[in-house]
Formats: sequence, structure tokens, C-alpha cells
Amino acid sequence: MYSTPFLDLPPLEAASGTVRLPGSKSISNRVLLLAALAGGTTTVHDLLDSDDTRVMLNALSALGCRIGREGAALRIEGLDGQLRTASAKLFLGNAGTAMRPLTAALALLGGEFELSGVPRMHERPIGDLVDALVQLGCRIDYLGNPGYPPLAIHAMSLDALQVDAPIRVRGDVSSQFLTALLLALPLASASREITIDVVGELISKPYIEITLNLLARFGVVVRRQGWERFVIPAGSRYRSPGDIHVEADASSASYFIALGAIARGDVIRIEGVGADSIQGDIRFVEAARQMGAKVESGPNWLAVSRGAWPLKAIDLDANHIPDAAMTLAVMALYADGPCLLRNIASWRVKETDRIEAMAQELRKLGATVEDGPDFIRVHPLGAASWRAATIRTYDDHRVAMCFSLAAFNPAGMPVRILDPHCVAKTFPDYFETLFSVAQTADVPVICIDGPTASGKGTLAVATAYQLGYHYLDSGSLYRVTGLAMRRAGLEADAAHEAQIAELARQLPLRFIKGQVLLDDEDVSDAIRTEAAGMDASRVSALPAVRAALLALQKSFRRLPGLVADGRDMGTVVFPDARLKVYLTANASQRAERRHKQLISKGIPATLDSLRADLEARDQRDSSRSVAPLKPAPDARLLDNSSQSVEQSVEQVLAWWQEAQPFGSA
Ligand SMILES: O=C(O)C1=C[C@@H](OP(=O)(O)O)[C@@H](O)[C@H](O)C1
Ligand SMILES: C=C(OP(=O)(O)O)C(=O)O
Repeated sequence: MYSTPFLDLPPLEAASGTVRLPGSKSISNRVLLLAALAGGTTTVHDLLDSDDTRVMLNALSALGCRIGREGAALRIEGLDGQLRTASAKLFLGNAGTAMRPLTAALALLGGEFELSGVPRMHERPIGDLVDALVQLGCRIDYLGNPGYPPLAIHAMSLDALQVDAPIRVRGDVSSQFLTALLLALPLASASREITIDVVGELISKPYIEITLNLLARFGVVVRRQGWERFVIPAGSRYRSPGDIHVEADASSASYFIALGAIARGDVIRIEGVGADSIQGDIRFVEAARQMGAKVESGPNWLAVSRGAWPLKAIDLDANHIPDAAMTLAVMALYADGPCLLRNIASWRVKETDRIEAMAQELRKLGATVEDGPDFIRVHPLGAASWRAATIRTYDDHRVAMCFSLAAFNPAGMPVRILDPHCVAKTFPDYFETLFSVAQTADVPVICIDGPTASGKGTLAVATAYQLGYHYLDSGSLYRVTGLAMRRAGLEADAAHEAQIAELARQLPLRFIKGQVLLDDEDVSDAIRTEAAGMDASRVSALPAVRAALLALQKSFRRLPGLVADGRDMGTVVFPDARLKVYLTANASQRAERRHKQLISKGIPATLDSLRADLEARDQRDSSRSVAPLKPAPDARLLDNSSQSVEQSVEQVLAWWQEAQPFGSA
């Protein structure tokens, strides 16, 4: 997951490979609530692990529900309609699938509860659901603005519920109000049939099908008359199905279906969701096909590749796929004419006003966009019209995810996504998954070269962290090779050069969270001694070893980018890097830093000898015949003798910004 302030996507060219997607949010949160309400224990497999499911799980725990792990699965002991807690304050983030269903369930279960969320949740309507519950006799107060969370739910007895007449609920703002009643009312239907009538045209109908499907899995079969009337039979009672599997999220699949349709390359194979899905968003496949995508499917997989190009324009009533349709709005940029998405008024009351947000951000890319109360029309962009843009994401996971597709533009423009962390609502590893299948010839690299103890490592790690880039500590490659050499009983001389090179070629090396792992052993300290430094310097002078390590170093250049520190990153390993920094500090400063570092680790050292060693090493490094230590001709020189780490990082980031074409947010 990226928690950086922004994530820069370089221009992407092609995509191919297989992705396994996380579980469906809509199924996960319904299953969690149903398992908690039911009698018996439910083992949930492949549950989504994200912000939305976490708030639901926390709420259920706070209500006294016992939840535990069973391997990779989650075991939930159902409450069988009996709360173990009479009062609780529940924070539900921005999860509509937690806020709405829990409101209805808790209003019926009896107890004093406060339900709140993030500020945007307090702008998302819930009045139609509260009206329906109040009609039943439930007692609910608005703690902020009438019609919106936060809510106070008061205790009442199930026997006092007025369910003789049909319960009326509006269905034209959100289908989640009807879903909430359908999930809660079986708690009150042991001895009587309960009828729910929908007032107004029901939107997002396929989500009701998910609800009915899962109700049936938990033993409650609801009769549906059109989309206007739903009847919960008398004697209905939740029973755990035992084990239940959550299919992958069909809305999340939309980004990868679109990717297959847009990007050059082989097939994108999506695993975990397919033709047998119970999620309405699987019908995004129809829209993608209409636009020209080639899609094959099996029961739980999809395989997508580019068909018609440019994509074909569409005019679509997207009411049945409100979430996935946002992806179509970005695909429209690659179409052969304007695309119209109609009947999407609900976009305005979701994570943000999505019609407004999509229109604003698409315009930043250069597109002409028309929008109205319930539609958006997006005109395609010719190769010359694309602009590099900084995309605001409005704390809306779908804005972040669908705009990543703009990085495939034919103009080769990068795209900056602000607050990439917002994808955590439903797909925390979205960008990692995208990068696992996306390809580009030009992964950005920042090189930070310089003499020993100049602070390159600290600067490079901090820069990589700020940008969400990978990090290569090339100096440690030599140090690890030196260590491996010592452990193998070899000497750093010409006689052993071939053997050491062979060792280097096969180094089982990983950098994880500031640690250097050799074959899973943390060798971070072992390679930081002065002796190991000397060995590193010696092995790095052996040409065959340098050649062996070159390929290994290049392999660190992966999306979304790399910060590499060393001595020859800009001159030899990544000569095409867009930013090269040559970092120096005077020898006495460097000796002092190294002294502090060693003393803090309990390693004895004297300033004078350190300084003498540094000077000797500088001399050896800059006079060696292969890749001597010197700034690349196009490197920026940074002397950090009198700078704090923060100042150096700021300087490097400022240079990096200068190299980027993004406009302001
Ligand atoms: O019931 C559900 O799981 C959902 C219903 C839809 O909301 P609306 O019914 O408000 O359109 C959808 O947008 C949301 O992401 C999930
Ligand atoms: C509308 C969405 O979420 P919620 O479940 O909070 O309504 C969504 O995920 O696009």
C-alpha cells in the first residue's frame, strides 16, 4: 500500500499477466453481518481485508461478537439475534455497506448505539432508511444534520415493531436502504411475514440480488415481486452455512478489464471472479465488449485483451453498474467518439460527488466533458491533446484507481495521483497489483552517487520513501559480496575473481524495511563494519564481479520507480536516469558522521584514523580503472556538509519536481 502524498505513474505502454483480486466489498460486509446475526459459527474464506471491512469487523467485535482466525480464514461465532452489549459507539469510516445495514440491524436488536463516520459519511444520506425504521416504531435521532449520520439509536423491543402493514422505503437514492431492511427484518419475522414496498424507482438493482442471494445462503428465502415488493416469510431465521467463500470484487476487476482493453500486450487474466459471479458489476464486461475489448470468461476467471482500437464510443444507461461505470468514463478518453453515461445521479452522493470529481479531473487531462444532474459525457483525447496532470482523488478509491488508466495515454504523459492511500477503502494493494502487470520502457530512476559516508544511503532511503519508489543500496551489494567471499574463505584477488563473480551472480539478496537480507538472514550489521567496507571496496575493483552485479542492479528498476545509491549509479548502471545527484561533504564532516554512527553501535573508532581511512578510500575509488568514482557529466552536485538530512531530501525532491511536467492540483 502506498501512503505517500502522491504517486507518480510514468507513461505506461503495455500490460500482460495474471492478477488475483481481493474479495468483494459488498459480499464481505454482508457476510460478516449475516454471520454475526446468525446462529452457529461461520468460517469466512477470502474475506476482503480493507478499510471498509475493518470498520465492520471492529463494530461487530464491539457488539460482543467473537471473531478469530482459522489459518487464512476468519471464524465468526454468531450472536443468534442476541447482542452481548447493550450500548456502543461505532465508527464506520466511509463504508456505506457498514453504516446502512448496521443502522437497521441495531435499531431492531435493542440497545443504545451511536453510529458515526468520516466527515463525508456525515454528508451521505440515510434519511430514507431512518424514515422506514421510524415507521416500524424504531427510535433513532440525528446527532448532526437531519437526514444524515451521525445517529443515535435507542433501545426498543422487537415485540413492539409495527410490521403488519407493508414497510415503505424509498429506493431512488441508494439501494443500500432496502438492503439494510432486508438484512435486518428477518430478525423480526419468526412469527409473522414481513413485506417491504419500494417507493420510487429502485436504483442499483443488482446489489439487491447480492443481498437476496446471501440471505438465502444464511437460510432466509425472500420472495420478490418485481422490484417493488419483497416478502420475508414467517418463520425465517438465520442459520450459518458453516463455510462461505467470498468471490473477488467485480468492481475492482473493472480496472483490469479496462487495462486489457486499453494496453498493448498479451492477455490480462483476472482470477477470482468470472461468469458465475453474483455481483452485478460483472456486467461491466458487457460494456467493455461493447467498447471493443476481447473478453473470454470461465466460472471464476476472465481473460481480456485489446480488440477494437481506438475503443468504440458508447451511450449507456449505467444505473445497474454505478461503481464500475466510473472506469468507463476514463476508457472514454481512448474512444472513437464521445461516450455518454446516463442515469447515474447516485454518483453525486457517494464517496464524493463523483460526477463533479470525474468531470474536473478528466478536464485536467485535456478532455472536453459535459455533465448534468445524472449524466456525464466524455469526449476522447487525440494524441496531441493529452496533458500531464495532477489528479485529485477526493478520498475516493475509485477516482484513484480509474485515473491510473490514463497513464496509458499515447502522448507518453505521466500521471500524478494524489493521496494514493485512499484505495485502502476496498483495494489496499491496487497499485502494486497494477505494477505487477504494467510495462514501460522507461521506469524512472534517481541516482545518488558520492563518496563513502557522504550520507547517500540516508538521503536515498528518505527520497525513495517520499516517492514510494524502490530502493537499491548498491554499496551493500559489494559489501554482501565481500561478506559472502569471506564466508567462502576466498580472498579479493585476481586468482579468485571468477569464483567471487559466480558468488555475486547468485546472491540471494533482498532489501526490506531498511534491512539487508541475505538468504533471509539479516546481515545489515555484519556488512556495516569497517572491515566489511574495505572488503566491499576491494571486490568492487574486480571487473568480473562488477559485471555480475550489473544485471542484478538493473533488475531493481521496477515500477513505479527506483532510487539507487552508490558510486557508479549515474555513470555506469543507469546512465539514462532522469535525475543524477552527486553528493559530497568534506572529509572531516564525513569522518565525524561515521564516528557517531560507529560509536552509537558500540563499535570503537577514532576520528583521525577514520578520516585517514576515508581519504585513502576516496583515492582508491577515484583512481580505479573500471568505473572510477566521479560525478556523471549531467549530475547535480550537492554538498551537504552544512545541511540537515531534511534539507538534502528537500533539495533532491525539488530537482525531481523540476524534471516533472505536472501542473498544479
Ligand atoms: O449494496 C452495496 O453493496 C452497494 C450498493 C451501491 O450503492 P447504491 O445502492 O447507493 O448505489 C454501490 O455503489 C456500493 O458501492 C455498494
Ligand atoms: C459507493 C461505494 O461505497 P459504499 O459502500 O461506501 O457506498 C463504492 O465503493 O464505490
